[in-house]
Amino acid sequence: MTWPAARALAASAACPSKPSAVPLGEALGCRLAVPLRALVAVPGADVSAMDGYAVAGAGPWRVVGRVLAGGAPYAGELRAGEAVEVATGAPVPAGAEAVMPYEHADLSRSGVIGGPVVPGKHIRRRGEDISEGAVVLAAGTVVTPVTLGLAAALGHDVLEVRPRPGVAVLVTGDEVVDAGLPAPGRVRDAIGPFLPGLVEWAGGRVTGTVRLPDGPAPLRAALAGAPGGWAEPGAGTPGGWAEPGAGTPGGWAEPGAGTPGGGSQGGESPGGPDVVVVCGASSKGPADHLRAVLAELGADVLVDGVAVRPGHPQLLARLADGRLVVGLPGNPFAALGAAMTLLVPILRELTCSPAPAQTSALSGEVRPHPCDTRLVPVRRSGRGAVPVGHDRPGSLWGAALADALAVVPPGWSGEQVELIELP
Ligand SMILES: Nc1nc2c(c(=O)[nH]1)N[C@H]1C(S)=C(S)[C@@H](COP(=O)(O)OP(=O)(O)OC[C@H]3O[C@@H](n4cnc5c(N)ncnc54)[C@H](O)[C@@H]3O)O[C@H]1N2
Ligand code: MOO
Repeated sequence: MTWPAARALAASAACPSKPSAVPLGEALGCRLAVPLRALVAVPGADVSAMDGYAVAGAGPWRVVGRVLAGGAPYAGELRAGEAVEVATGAPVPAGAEAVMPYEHADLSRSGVIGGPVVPGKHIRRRGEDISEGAVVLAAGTVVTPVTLGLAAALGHDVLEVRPRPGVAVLVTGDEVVDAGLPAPGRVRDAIGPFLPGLVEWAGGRVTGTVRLPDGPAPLRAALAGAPGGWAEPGAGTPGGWAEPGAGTPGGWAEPGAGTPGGGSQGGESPGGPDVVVVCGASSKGPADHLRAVLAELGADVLVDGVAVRPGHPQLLARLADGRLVVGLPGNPFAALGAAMTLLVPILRELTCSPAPAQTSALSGEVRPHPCDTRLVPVRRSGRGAVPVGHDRPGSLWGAALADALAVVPPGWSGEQVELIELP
């Protein structure tokens, strides 16, 4: 399959998740499913912007009362020549024409003040910042910490959001270790560490990362597991394969220590992961069982290899229960390219947040492939996107230096290329 076709197919394989109402505290990182409206005006009443005196008419003014924020408002209407002491945020009495800050007030004799006032000054009128019913953020906006504050100010207790898709990660390979200096013949897992941030950036959440030994049985068990957790092969004990780090070095831990399916929290898809990412086991070696296991499970294989360098053994399938399986090649840069091709478009589609298309001139040497698309790590600059090098499939060095991947079509010659933004 061509690279553009694979990317488009990945997006079309996902259906946007259903909106759900979640408490504010759980909406962070989700996308708004509907526009955010002001349920109340801000400010909600005519209030003072300063600690001082609300006055009516010309001075001097007789001080006839005091209103603190949160206290009872002044009962009557302020008449010319009267003043009420007000705190910042407290409602000003009806009839007040301005607020004079304490530091401008001249308290000449007991209970009477003088001083300069500018009509309307230091009174925040009801709805002056935001009128009731106003749309302040569009549907699709990412809920940031500031969004939560704004939503609260506007009277919201829950937000209608697209739940963040859950992604379970399975890292395969007997040679892969999670910590320390890899011994000869071992490699540090370089894919598991980048996936949570990448997934988060694309609108999802990694519900668990699990190390699997090579062999069809653990992979089969992990993929066949109930959406909320994985079954131990044979033993039937609920639980799961352990989180990286929980097990014996270089090996895999006993079931029970981890639950990669995770429980769903607010703002996340209920009922377990929507997507399972398998790292490694995608190729044709004796330890590469992904395709055979998917066939045994009756999965519908949607993408079986892509004409792209690096990352050609990547794979996309749908399990019988609807979960999508993304197979990333074991070489880490190939895995990143494949994740940008298949996983990111799926997550963006699930959260209704398509990436804006970008093109750029390419400034520097690239060797287009005769038949395959190339993904080339680049840095943007004033003279176009500059390839940063260090882009062998087994190394993330170039991608770590880059801010985008340039998409170089087969046989390309020209100037402009598409850029895929990296997190
Ligand atoms: N006969 C063929 N052999 C290979 C082909 C092919 O088409 N025909 N494709 C090559 C390409 S390209 C890639 S990429 C790899 C993909 O292999 P797998 O997905 O099966 O992955 P492994 O064989 O397990 O590992 C490949 C390589 O990557 C290292 N690795 C694995 N997992 C990790 C990890 N989490 N972090 C860091 N490095 C990892 C592993 O040690 C191997 O060196 O297949 C080629 N072979
Ligand atoms: O996926 Mo491989 O090069 O394409 O490393």
